[in-house]
Amino acid sequence: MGERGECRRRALGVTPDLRTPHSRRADRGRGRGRARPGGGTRRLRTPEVRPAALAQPLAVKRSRAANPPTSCSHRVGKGKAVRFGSRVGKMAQQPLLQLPEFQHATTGSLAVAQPLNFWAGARVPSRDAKNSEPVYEPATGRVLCDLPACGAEEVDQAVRSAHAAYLKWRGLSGMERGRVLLEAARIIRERRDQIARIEVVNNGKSITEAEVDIDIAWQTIEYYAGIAPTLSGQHIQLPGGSFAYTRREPLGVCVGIGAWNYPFQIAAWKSAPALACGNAMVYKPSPMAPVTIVILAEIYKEAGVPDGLFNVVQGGAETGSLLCHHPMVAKVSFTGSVPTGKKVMEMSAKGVKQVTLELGGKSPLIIFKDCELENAVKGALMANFLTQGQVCCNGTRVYVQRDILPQFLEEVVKRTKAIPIGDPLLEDTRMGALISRPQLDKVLGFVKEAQKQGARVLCGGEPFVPSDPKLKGGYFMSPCVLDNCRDDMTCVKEEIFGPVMSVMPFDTEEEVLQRANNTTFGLASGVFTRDVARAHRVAENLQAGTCFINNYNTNSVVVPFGGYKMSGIGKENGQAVIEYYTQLKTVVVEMGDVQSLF
Ligand SMILES: NC(=O)C1=CN([C@@H]2O[C@H](COP(=O)(O)OP(=O)(O)OC[C@H]3O[C@@H](n4cnc5c(N)ncnc54)[C@H](O)[C@@H]3O)[C@@H](O)[C@H]2O)C=CC1
Repeated sequence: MGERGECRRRALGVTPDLRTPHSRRADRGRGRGRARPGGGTRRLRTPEVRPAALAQPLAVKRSRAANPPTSCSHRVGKGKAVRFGSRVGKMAQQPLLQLPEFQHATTGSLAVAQPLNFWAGARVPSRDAKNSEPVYEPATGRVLCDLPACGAEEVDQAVRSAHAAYLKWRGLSGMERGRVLLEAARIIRERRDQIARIEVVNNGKSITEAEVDIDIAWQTIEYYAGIAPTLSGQHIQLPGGSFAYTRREPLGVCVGIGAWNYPFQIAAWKSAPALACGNAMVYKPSPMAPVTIVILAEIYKEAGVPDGLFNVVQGGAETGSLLCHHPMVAKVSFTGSVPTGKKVMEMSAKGVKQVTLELGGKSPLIIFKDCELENAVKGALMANFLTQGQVCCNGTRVYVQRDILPQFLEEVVKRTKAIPIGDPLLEDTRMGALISRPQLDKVLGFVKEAQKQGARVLCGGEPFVPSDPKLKGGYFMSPCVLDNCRDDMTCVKEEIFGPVMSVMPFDTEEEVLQRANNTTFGLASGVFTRDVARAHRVAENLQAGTCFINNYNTNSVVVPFGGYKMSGIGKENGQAVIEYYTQLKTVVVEMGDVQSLF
């Protein structure tokens, strides 16, 4: 892997320091069950007191069809519907990754015929194929499958199966839960290449990035497997020898609702801490990227979670809303746009459910003239062009101190023009396709609007048609750098969610801080400078949940991530997330006699 690939890998969290001795051991096939996750003091239950479903958590269990599949339809080409019934019925419960079409997924070849819902430990075909939407392959524009949405009855079944599993799972020690999660992490690591290929076909991002996403997914699960045995409360002394203690308890059935830009990774970010804390989860992916989540469900099952502990319901707004309203759901963790996040919060409030909201952003990246310019340029590219610019925490408002603006622009434009765009499954590709035709049109519309408002396009911002004929219908565009931008322009104020960098000059620290904070968003921020005091002063004064100093998008599973202001509520990753998937019970113990006032 070249310097840029290595840089991207580091920036995305797969750094040598993250590949701890434990994970390196595991890579050599010796990691299984060997981790000594930090300092748990609970005693292991003896096998005979374990719930039956978990008697052999590490064994590969044979799938059972809880609901024998009936039939549904899918398309193999634009508009061509094909019925399938008994053949798929037989295949339906074979893990997806074992099916030949999934083993050899290439651009333009995959047709998804299998049910993508999963609850009670099995894939479940949809009842109502009428209410379905096409799912596209972004690199070709082909229809991958038709996705029926789950209705009220299906959502109810999934939630009830989650609740039944939760009652078993919460009784396990953290050590036991951690052991099952470690096995899930091992399986993902083993099948990483295949999962990444399917992610690329469904999402359009480059294989290099998708591989990192899957690595981050198993690292997340491994990390929370280690944290599970450390969950503990506090002992508080009271007068007269009395005392109180606190217990950190799970919430129950948690709902995860995900966006389409990091389908597998977002599901891991939500499910790993939820399950580690003793909860069950019903997960609804975005209907635009529904395929790989069911693979995660199959892997959890294979690792030994009780049937129903991790479930997948497919669908869009209506299915999501059914989940938010379901009375047996204790918490909703949502990743998506601000407008939908507000609705999720409103719906959850009716049942006084906890929410975590990971929403959009329009993050500032501030580059001072005393920076290491080469690093600042690389940082700006990493801040803008990962996943075709469809990243919530991207630093899309790039403020460059006036003195170095010309050199910065020259270098950033040169490198942006050199980004290889094309078939996302090719190793050399660094920019794949945007998620959908409407998203591509929306992003191109932002560029046009920016030009109308006075911005200058220094490069890109055009539809891109790769030479490979099979990619002609794909949703590609050339990455764009905009100069001459002002804070009041639409491209600077609104989240574009595409490969468009807006660059603006600034003069003083005070001025740039005021401008950087002048937004309703507050997800992330970045600063490049060699002045250590300035770096920390700027970090302190930026109103954002994360500030990167002298790099950008170096998110890691061990570091909390979440937004300020309208970019969200709560955190994902790191130890902080434990607060969001548990509740604290206080137990007060009287050691003397009751002193009654009555
Ligand atoms: N802060 C973060 O961690 C991240 C934030 N995002 C944000 O997500 C957005 C892009 O993702 P999209 O999928 O287009 O967002 P979206 O808000 O349209 O959809 C997100 C999810 O919510 C579901 N949904 C839609 N309406 C719903 C409703 N009424 N009730 C319940 N669920 C509903 C969708 O089906 C999807 O699964 C961007 O704004 C981006 O910034 C994306 C990734 C990470």
